[in-house]
Amino acid sequence: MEPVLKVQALHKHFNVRAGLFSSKPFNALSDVSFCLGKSETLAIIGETGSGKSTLGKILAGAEQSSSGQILLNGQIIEDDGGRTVNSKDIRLIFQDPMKSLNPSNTIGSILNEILVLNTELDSQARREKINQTLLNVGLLAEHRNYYAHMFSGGQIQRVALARAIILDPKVLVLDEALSSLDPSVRAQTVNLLLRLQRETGLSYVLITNHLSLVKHMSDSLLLLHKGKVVEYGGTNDIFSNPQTKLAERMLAS
Ligand SMILES: Nc1ncnc2c1ncn2[C@@H]1O[C@H](COP(=O)(O)OP(=O)(O)OP(=O)(O)O)[C@@H](O)[C@H]1O
Repeated sequence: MEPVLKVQALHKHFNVRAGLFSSKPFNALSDVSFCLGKSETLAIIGETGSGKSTLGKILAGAEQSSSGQILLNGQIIEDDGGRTVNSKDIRLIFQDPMKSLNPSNTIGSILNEILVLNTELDSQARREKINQTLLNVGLLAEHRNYYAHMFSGGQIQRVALARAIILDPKVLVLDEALSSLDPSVRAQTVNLLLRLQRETGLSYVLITNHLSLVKHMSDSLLLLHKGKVVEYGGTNDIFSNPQTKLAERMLAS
């Protein structure tokens, strides 16, 4: 079956300052390739600075690659350093969603604006879509009238999830999105994500070094080191038979 997401030979370099008047390229990602199927989860792990967030941002279109391709359901959406299709089908959720929610707007108006900008739905249909999305993430329709500061940490992550799924994307990139939650709230959020995946066929790219989450949620695992893929395969296979010393060390920690 065609993968939902296919990444081929992705490269990213940043120009970093090398002297007073000169810069040199720094390779943040080199030759990164992987596939992700419908309803599957790929975990991306790696030491700090290995390129995980850069990869997540490129997938979601928040950063451009330098070369390589990204295909979504067989269609090229990023080619050789440029986004060819402005797809809403890959959405990104960060660790601290509060930062990206406008504090002076209610959650309802934030969600409504996304629908106004991206769909043809009339106001009644938008209202229903917002209510349904809030219910899908375990919130109440009344929460549409709340401001971001009125939610708890776990609830605000659900708001971020509602915002990410309201346009029915195919892939969610979760960049350390569960890391700051306390264990019981994290467990509830994981169950919510797994339920959504079962019900909607969503695929997840889970960026985390939280090994119990990796084991519990992911089907496949990709280990980045200095921007390069050093292990890629089934999660259980890599945990039981790591091929590199780095994977051995990281997965034992
Ligand atoms: N805009 C930028 N300009 C220059 N270098 C950058 C930029 N963004 C990231 N980098 C560099 O690219 C490398 C990869 O960064 P990235 O944030 O993707 O790593 P990471 O694996 O997500 O790290 P962490 O786990 O600490 O979040 C780092 O060396 C970082 O300093």
